[in-house]
Amino acid sequence: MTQALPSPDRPLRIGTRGSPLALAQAHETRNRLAAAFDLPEAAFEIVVIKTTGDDRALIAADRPLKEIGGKGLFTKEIEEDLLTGRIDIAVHSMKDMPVEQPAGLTLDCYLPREDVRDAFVTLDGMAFGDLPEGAVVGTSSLRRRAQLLFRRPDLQVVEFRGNVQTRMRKLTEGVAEATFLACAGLNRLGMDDVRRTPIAAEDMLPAVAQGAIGIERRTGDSAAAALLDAIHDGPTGQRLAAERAYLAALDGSCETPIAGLAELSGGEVTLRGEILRPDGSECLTDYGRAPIADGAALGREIAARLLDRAGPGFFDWRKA
Ligand SMILES: NCc1[nH]cc(CCC(=O)O)c1CC(=O)O
Repeated sequence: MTQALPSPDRPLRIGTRGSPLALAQAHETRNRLAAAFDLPEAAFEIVVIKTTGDDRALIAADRPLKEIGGKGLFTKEIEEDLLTGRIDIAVHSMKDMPVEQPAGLTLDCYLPREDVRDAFVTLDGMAFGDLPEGAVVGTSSLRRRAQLLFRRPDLQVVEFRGNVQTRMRKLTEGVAEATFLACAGLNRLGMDDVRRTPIAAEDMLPAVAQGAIGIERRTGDSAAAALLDAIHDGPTGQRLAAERAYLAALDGSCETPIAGLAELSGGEVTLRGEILRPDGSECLTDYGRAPIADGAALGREIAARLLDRAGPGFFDWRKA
């Protein structure tokens, strides 16, 4: 590296949201950078940024997140601070990232992906199959809601918002009997006490990019680029290239029930995609494989096939 490394006098400022999960992800990023360059913790500064999505007054309301602002809700203010130089890099859950970044920003560094699966979470460790008829399940995810109703139309799904801790509290309060959380979040938070059953990806296909952390920087910042290059995980990048191209070709917003998962094997990338009607009355799946270098094209191809089968209005809410 030709540029000076960060130091306690000139720390690298790492921007993040303030939720426990976001902070855990920022700490993981800092620790990996510190280890890669043999730097002390004091060479990094974690800068907590409040986003629209963290506005309690907005989020406390019972409106679905998609009405408040959809994708970008948790990233806009952080990206502004990156562009103005208040922070040097920004750490994100890739699952919450829009498929395109604003002009001037680059997102091409990914940490090794965590467990991609969703977990079924209850207070007493019940299995999904034992959920009684008509049970109330809490989730704010359109994808999980539709996947759930497709398999179990008898269930009642209630809006369940907030960070992992808030959702666990709602279970304790009896607002719902069960919820779904990403294994990745529980693992990163070290919440080993939460009773969970991981659901195989074939049974509940995860959200695009679930379990992946991405790190964004200013496009022209070669010092940050060199730092991030040292902690980038290539295979995660290859999987996300396929998944995010698929998502972009379908719908960049999070207003639609979409699932997708890419995996690598034997020099190839495989991609499974699934789209559902919001009420869970229909579920379309597709699958393909391609050389790893053609992952993005594979993503677009699977999206096109699904859209073709779905026809117009597939994602519209049906009038009851
Ligand atoms: N939308 C919230 C969100 N964004 C990322 C994660 C979990 C961690 C991950 O998937 O990387 C979660 C919580 C959840 O879905 O349980």
